[in-house]
Amino acid sequence: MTGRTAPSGAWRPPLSLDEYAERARTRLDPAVWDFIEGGAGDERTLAANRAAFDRVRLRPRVLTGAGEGDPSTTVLGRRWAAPVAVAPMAYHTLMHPDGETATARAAGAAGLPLVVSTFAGRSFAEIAAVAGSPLWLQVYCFRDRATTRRLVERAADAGFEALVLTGDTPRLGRRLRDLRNDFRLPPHITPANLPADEADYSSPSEHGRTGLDPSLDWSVIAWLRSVSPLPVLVKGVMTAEDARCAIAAGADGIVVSNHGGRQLDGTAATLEVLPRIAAAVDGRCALLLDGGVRRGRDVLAALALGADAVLLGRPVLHGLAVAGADGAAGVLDLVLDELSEAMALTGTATAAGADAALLAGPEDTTAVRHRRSGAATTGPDAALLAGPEDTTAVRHHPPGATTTGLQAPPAAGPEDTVPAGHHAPGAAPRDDRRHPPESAAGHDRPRPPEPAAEAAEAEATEAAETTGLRKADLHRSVSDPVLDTMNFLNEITGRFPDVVSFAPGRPYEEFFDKDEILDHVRRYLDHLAAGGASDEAIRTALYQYGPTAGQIRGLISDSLRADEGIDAPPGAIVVTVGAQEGMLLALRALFAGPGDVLLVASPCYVGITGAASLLGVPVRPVEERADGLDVADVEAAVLAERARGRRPRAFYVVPDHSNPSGNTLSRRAREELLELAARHDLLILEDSPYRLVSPGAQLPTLKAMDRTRRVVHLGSYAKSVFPGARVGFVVADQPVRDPSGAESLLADELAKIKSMVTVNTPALSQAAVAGALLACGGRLTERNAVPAKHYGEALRVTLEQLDRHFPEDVRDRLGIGWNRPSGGFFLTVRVPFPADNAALLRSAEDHGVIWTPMAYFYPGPGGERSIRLSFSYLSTARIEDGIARFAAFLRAETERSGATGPTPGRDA
Ligand SMILES: Cc1cc2nc3c(=O)[nH]c(=O)nc-3n(C[C@H](O)[C@H](O)[C@H](O)COP(=O)(O)O)c2cc1C
Repeated sequence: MTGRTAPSGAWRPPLSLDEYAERARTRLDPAVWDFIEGGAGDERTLAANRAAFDRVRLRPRVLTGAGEGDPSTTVLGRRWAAPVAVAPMAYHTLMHPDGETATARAAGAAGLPLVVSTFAGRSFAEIAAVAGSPLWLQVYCFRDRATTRRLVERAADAGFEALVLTGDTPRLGRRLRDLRNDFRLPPHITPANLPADEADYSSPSEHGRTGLDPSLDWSVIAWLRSVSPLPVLVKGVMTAEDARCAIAAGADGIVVSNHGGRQLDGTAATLEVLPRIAAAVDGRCALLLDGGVRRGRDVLAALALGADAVLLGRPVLHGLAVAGADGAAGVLDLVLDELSEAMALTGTATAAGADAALLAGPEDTTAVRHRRSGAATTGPDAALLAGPEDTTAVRHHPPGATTTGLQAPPAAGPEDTVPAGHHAPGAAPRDDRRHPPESAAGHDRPRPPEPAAEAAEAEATEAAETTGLRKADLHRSVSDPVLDTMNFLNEITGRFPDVVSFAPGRPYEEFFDKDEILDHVRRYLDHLAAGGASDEAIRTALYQYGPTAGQIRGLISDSLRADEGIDAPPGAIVVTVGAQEGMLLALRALFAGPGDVLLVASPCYVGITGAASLLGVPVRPVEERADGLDVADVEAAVLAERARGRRPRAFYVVPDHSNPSGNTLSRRAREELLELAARHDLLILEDSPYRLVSPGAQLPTLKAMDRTRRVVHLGSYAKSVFPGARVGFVVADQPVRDPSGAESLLADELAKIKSMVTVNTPALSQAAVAGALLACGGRLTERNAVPAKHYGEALRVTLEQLDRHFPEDVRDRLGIGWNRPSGGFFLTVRVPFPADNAALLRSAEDHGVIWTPMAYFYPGPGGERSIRLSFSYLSTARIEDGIARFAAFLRAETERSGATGPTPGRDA
């Protein structure tokens, strides 16, 4: 969970969700407040939802040895950080201009899914571009099915993972507050994923009346399956009968919901009907609940009564209204903290372990406790809930104990390999063993179509031939938004090949000579021969598997001493496939337990956050300030993580000309950082690939200043020799002691891991790099004097052109600014509008220039109004042309967004 960064400025997060609500109320237009807050009719159901949670009494348990508790859970085959997701709610843009993109960032930072409403104010692509956790689409089915189909397809294209069909809204409930206020949406608030000119959306109730299909029946699930391969959940189920119908119709999940009291007033609270529905579902599909969840302990109560997870509604909107993405993140963090607290104090070790034994009942005040399980018979609400169904045994389904994933029935058969989307319209649900024929009996709604055995068999045969994999079943790192955002950038580059691109962080190609590689390899072979190696030994060195830790460590060690003042013996070095492998090895070795957390300077190079994501290492960003990193912020993050019971294990930083910001740590800050590392038993992962290709004298590396072996230095020859070699290295001279007292170096341990990753770095690549090192006597600074001058010149021209197009008074008026790095490949431009994918597309289409949204580099929220410009790959003539185009784009976009003047907040 990475969204816990305290926002800059004096903003103090509220201590409860009710406080968030109160702050939101004072910020919002009263009619907008009424729109989100209100319910239907007399708002009795609205009140009942909360009251039901208020009546729950939990049973504290002592000395259970349960520890902190692990709230994570699996729903539809995906791991969630906790059994909480964000409920679908229309128009987050009413709360904050960033709308659903802010919510997606917050949800991603917390590791929780977001259900995006049909009436989202931001496009699916924009939301997906920033999301860090699963996205689901809430579907309203329109009279015009083509519109609904397009909506679903667009969401699937954007990588959404499930559909949540809202079934309780054949029309909108009578919301008296909106009627009194004659509530209309402001003109700029529109549904970004629906056709703009085909309907008037300004009155939600009016549009609901004319647009929504009032005559849906259960066959709509088969229809959804026919247009999309995504799993389908049904939202709005409030009775056991409807739960059975949903299962019979093939639903993969059910959301017990009364729409937050906004539809039929006078229905029961969702928590009240949950046990009966849980008994009817009996683990056959995922079971979620929303309505009135306002505290972490409410989540636990819902789990105890049979839910697998809950959706959180209005509080997320409150957070957005209070502080955008930070506010929404604050709300989610608060709920998760409260949930952890409730788990710890009730002795609940895992979310799956939450069951009815958590609930205090009459037996807690009398001498005898008759039943330990059976939610409807132990909770205080049991009497309230008594109905005909209670005369049959109500079997409590402990969440997670059976199948919450849709593809994990106990006995898998061939039909289970059929991707959900392969159903023909009206065909049978995938697994009819989950839908016994009697389960749909006794209700007066249209029955779902009967299973068509032959069709299912034919599909199973087809599936056996072409087995598809579901992304939802793969590790979550493959859905990391970083990968998708980079794809977006590549896609744009492909679509607009003639643009001037300030996007790639690549070296300038004019410095590469294709024949030089051969000279390098030859030189290395000669070097081996001169050192006494026989022809056979040289042949083996080049053609065979090589030593895992690398065969050019001696040369690297000499070069580091000559060039960088780093005194590392060859044995403390591991040669890696790029610095990227170094990161992976270092993280794998150092991060041993779930409480270990990696701090990163943020914005942050995506290679490290990507590696952390692969390995499941939690990341805590430490925000850089406008002028770079403040070591006091690192210390604050260390202390905050400690206070949460986590161990800050290492801090990743690019101290010189950072990618992406371009900032450099001062000598003083380097000293402070090393002192801090010693004080807090923290390791520093130093990554500094740009210093040897930057003009002028460089500050010493952290490793060169490291007297207490706190620094693990990640080296790369990508910029100083050439990236195609993919050669990097790690200096890891930390002693490691085993229980017998034997000592090794961290480098030895990294080499062990490497033996299971890449075995050894290709000998040919090592030879090419070694030859380059030999050619310059290990002094890469000398070898790179010309490139460093070029990059310095490219930086100077970029800054000069920015200054020319935006003299100081103009940039102040427009609210545009940039930093002035002393080297490296990048600089940061601050802009007064959202620099997102949509803006990037306009920049490419209308102005022929592309760049990288800085938000890509923020592990949590942030960077929405910043751009990374990379100047390394371009000639100075292209830079001049490109900055002219970029300036035209900045002016047009500033005008378009109506923004002038400095933007408040973290990017200002
Ligand atoms: C302002 C607002 C807009 C909503 N929009 C939708 C929607 O578009 N689709 C939907 O299925 N539910 C919608 N809901 C209902 C929520 O998904 C959810 O059922 C409800 O808010 C949960 O109750 P809670 O707010 O008490 O947590 C909306 C709720 C609110 C407050």
